[in-house]
Amino acid sequence: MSLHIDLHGRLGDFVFNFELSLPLQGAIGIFGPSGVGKTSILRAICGLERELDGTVVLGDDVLQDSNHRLFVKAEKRGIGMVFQDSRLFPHLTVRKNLQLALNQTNNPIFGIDELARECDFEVLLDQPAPSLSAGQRQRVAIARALIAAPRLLLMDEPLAALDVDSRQRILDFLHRVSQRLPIIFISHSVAETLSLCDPIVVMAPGRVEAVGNAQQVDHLLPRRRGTGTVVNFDAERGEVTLRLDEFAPDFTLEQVVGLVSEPNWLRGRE
Ligand SMILES: Nc1ncnc2c1ncn2[C@@H]1O[C@H](COP(=O)(O)OP(=O)(O)OP(=O)(O)O)[C@@H](O)[C@H]1O
Repeated sequence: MSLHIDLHGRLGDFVFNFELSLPLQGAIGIFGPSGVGKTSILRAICGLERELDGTVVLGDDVLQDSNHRLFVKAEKRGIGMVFQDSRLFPHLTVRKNLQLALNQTNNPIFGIDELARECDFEVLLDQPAPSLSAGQRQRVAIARALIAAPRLLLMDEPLAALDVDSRQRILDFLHRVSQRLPIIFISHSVAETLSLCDPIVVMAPGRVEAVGNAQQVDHLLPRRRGTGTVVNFDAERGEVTLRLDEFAPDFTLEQVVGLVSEPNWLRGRE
């Protein structure tokens, strides 16, 4: 199955001129700084964004063709979507949320118990949805998207609410899932994207900047390591001042960063 997208137009003041054609196989990453249009493109693929003009073709199915006033509704596209803050039906238990999604397909590829085991929420199956933490809700949302047996799964920062262990577990699971159905995956984490996705689509504002494997797009990905010099250390106030010798990542105020005093510790780690 292949995906062809040619979308242009504006969302507010933001201009899109987005063209992408690629075979859908395995997990495809979309990477780019905040605000370049990643979420909008996923929304357009699954039929939630009507403001952009052009064409979206999935396999043999034309999902959008603005010249012919064709726009297939989201629920008819057979595409699953997991957002960063996916919601569940609050009046239902986890199991009933999943059952509802299961009822929408004639050819399920996963069962409820299998997904609950893979995504590690078996003990939550009979809990009411509102009692779940953000990370638990996110794992159930991934299962819910899969249980409807989509032909393509779109994921927008799906692991953001998860702790490190669950993140690795779900990444391993998604890797196996991607061998059965294609996934398009957005993450701000270079490590997550590289570990799951090939190829990676790197976006510049409103357009594709490059498509390629990790090696081919490496020069466009943010640097994750560098060296610095401690220029001041005030133990009483708990303040360290660093001069970064090689590069300056986009630190934000109040961001918590880790410092490693033994560089060997970093080898092989993110
Ligand atoms: N419905 C809309 N109306 C007006 N502007 C919009 C609309 N949807 C998106 N935009 C604008 O389009 C641009 C791209 O937004 P989008 O959320 O797609 O980027 P993103 O790359 O996913 O960002 P982030 O990584 O922060 O989630 C932003 O400038 C945003 O304000």
